Amino acid sequence: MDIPKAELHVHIEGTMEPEMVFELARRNDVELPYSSVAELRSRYEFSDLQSFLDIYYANMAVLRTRRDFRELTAAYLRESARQGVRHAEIFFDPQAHLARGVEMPAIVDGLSEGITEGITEGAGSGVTAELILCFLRDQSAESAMDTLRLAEPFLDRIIGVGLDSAEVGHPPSKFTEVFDRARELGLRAVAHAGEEGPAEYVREALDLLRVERVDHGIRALDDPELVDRLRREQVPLTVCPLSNVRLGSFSHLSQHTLPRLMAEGLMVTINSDDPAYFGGYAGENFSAVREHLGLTREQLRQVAANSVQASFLDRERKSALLAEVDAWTE
Ligand code: HPA
Ligand SMILES: [Zn+2]
Repeated sequence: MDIPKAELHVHIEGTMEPEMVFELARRNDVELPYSSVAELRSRYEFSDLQSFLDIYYANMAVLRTRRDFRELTAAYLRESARQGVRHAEIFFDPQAHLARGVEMPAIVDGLSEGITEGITEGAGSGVTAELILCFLRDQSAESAMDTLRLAEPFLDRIIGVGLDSAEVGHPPSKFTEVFDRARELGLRAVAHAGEEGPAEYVREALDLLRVERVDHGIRALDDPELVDRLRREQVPLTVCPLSNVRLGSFSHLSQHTLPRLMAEGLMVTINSDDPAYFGGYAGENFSAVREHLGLTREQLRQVAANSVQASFLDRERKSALLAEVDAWTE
């Protein structure tokens, strides 16, 4: 579905299609424990977040050079622009790459060159993108602080910080200090919360990390008081429908609580999370939700408008994009 939209929840490493995993493995001389693309794809049966993360981090081993990050990002922008994405705020996980000896300049230069290349060679000159540095919450707060320090020379190309990886047992409170520091440096803040973790983590993300958006946030529905607050403050939730089904939060897309979140008056957006693993880019998530949850065209238009409003774009560009959403017809 090509309705104009912003994508606010996508991990660049999760956009690496199996074909690219093999191509980079060959180019970088990395041995893979699978013999074919088909075999790799057959492993994409997940039972929960951790079962996905295991294979997601393993596949990242093929990402080694600035060129790899550039090609990955350009490919993501080309495909998502075909599906109507007009602006993307892209997560990346530097700690996972630093651990393999890939240095911060190769990562950030590669990603930013990829944005430029994707826009000039395919996505189109009207498309924009920003980078959000995510801390891995299953690593220490000290490691997060070290990573932020390493990123300081590159802050002209990083719009904000986020928090991802294994959620349960790693509450937002663990990262209060590093988020304080990030805000002092002028960075925006978002965090994954309430994906598998409890509603309390959503509250902590808001109160302690002072995030401007909550990534996922689906477990907020367990807590009526929190729902009231999210409605009152119109906190954007970056919901990822296909991801939630593939990681077992819902048995089928038809069981997803997205319609309930909307009925509660929350500011919901629809995103792909890790499209190469979960079966669809942003437009495909919109189509799936329309088909299985019966969202009307006007509801989908509202969700697309929410994504523009919830983005870190300036007021002028938001107005221009909102006009595009308004004018959209199939
Ligand atoms: O959905 C996710 N949740 C947490 N960490 C992640 N890293 C990539 N995708 C995800
Ligand atoms: Zn995510």
